[in-house]
Amino acid sequence: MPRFAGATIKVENVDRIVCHRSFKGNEEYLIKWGGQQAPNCWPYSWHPIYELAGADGLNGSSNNSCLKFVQIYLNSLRKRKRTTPSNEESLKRKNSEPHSYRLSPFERTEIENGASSRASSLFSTHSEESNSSTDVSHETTYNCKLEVEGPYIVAKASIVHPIDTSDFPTTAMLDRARLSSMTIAETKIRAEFIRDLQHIRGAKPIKLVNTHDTTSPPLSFHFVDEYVYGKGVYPPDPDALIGCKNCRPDMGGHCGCEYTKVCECLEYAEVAHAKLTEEEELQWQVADRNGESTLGLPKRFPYSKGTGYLVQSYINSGFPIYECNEKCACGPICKSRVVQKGRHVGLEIFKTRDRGWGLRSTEHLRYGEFIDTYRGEVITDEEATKREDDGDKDKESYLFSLDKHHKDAAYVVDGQYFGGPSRFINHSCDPNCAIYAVSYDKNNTFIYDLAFFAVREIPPGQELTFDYCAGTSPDEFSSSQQEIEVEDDSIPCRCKSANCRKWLWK
Ligand SMILES: C[S@@+](CC[C@H](N)C(=O)[O-])C[C@H]1O[C@@H](n2cnc3c(N)ncnc32)[C@H](O)[C@@H]1O
Repeated sequence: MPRFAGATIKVENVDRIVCHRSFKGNEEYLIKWGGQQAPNCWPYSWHPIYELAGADGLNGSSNNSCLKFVQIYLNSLRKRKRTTPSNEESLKRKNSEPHSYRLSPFERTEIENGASSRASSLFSTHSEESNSSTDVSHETTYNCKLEVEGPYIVAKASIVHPIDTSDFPTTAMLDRARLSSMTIAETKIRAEFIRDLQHIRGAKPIKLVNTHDTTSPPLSFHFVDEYVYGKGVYPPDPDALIGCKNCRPDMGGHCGCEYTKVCECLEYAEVAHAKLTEEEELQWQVADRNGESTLGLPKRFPYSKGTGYLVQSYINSGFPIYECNEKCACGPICKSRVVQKGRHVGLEIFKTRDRGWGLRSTEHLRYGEFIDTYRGEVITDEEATKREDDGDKDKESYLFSLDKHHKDAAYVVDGQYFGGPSRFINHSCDPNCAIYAVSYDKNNTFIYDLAFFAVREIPPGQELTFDYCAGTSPDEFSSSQQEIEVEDDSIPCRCKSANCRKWLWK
């Protein structure tokens, strides 16, 4: 079976991009095909960038464009260091004197037969690109051009001779790639990321800003508004939802729930200890010890009436927030509904100097103001451990445990491949935001929202940060770098705050 029909490349057939070059005014990318190989199909072929992105970007929706492969390749090209002496050597030679390249028997035959200039040849002499100032004179480069045959693009087996591609891309190919433009690809990658970003729900747009370089956040990541439930995870059952019945929309000057002793949604909410009688305090202590209901005791509403900002007691205690839900009798204007109404602040994903991408707000945020939720795939603890073990130790971590109510076997939210803008929030040991558990179903202790709130006044443009290890007791962290037991996956913290603990993870 040919791998692709017409000029549309099927993303599932692509294994990876191995190299690129400027060719006849185009940016071309060398695809290594994956999947089952047909006998007449060559495993590598060069393609102009528009074939990979889809013509005019129309085909380039996040799910079917091959740009994510191009992005991975370009990132690896940036990272690849020319450290070996032979690499350095070949680089110097290329720039200073004609480079003599050892031809394989097949290349020699092709050149002797004059076949190298045919469009369908696998190799062409570099003179095809003679108008480029980045030429590597006399170098023979790989140029597998496939032919169109009816609706298919195929390699002619008769002219394809096996060559050793085990060391692809060769040093010469990479040296040439480094000197070739990647501007069109980078522009298309950025456009594709922004296209995906525009689908995200929220009252104000989210922008992408990069004043450091030409890279974009990974296209392997997709924006989602809701959790994506993984294998083995029980999604919340809407039929199991219970609302408050004793509250009314016109209570409390039309703010829905008013009486904390009767609102069933506040059954497990933070108790207002100052308002407890001695007897109630004892009642609470027993209930708290046994994990029993505290219905009837005075609680605290999580949000201020009018502003909707998280109140100080919740900010300080980190107590779970219980919001009303669609089954509640209080109606949509109820003051116990903030996070469920979604993001209302404008945000900017921006490139930091030394911590990858970060997030900041385009407007002033008030103390206690809701920013956004953390979204991603909800996976089992087992799956999260597997992903951690499989991953590169230096790679970013986007795992967030839903362990507010269960220390063991809690679900985990993974924001690596799916998530919202808040997955770009970096850590600081002196943060301006904090994350809180927000539940709409008081009886479901496994799945709840993770919501970011400002815990300071935050001027527009200041990077948003939170403490990745909030809740870790100070004894577990040593303030002195020497005393810390550095583990394999320890990442140095670059928050630069005066009280920096030096390491990201314990
Ligand atoms: C949830 S991601 C944050 C977004 C990330 N910067 C990106 O570009 O996608 C967490 C990762 O960001 C990096 N990071 C966040 N805060 C950092 C800090 N204070 N110092 C060093 N690296 C940090 C680490 O690589 C960490 O694993």
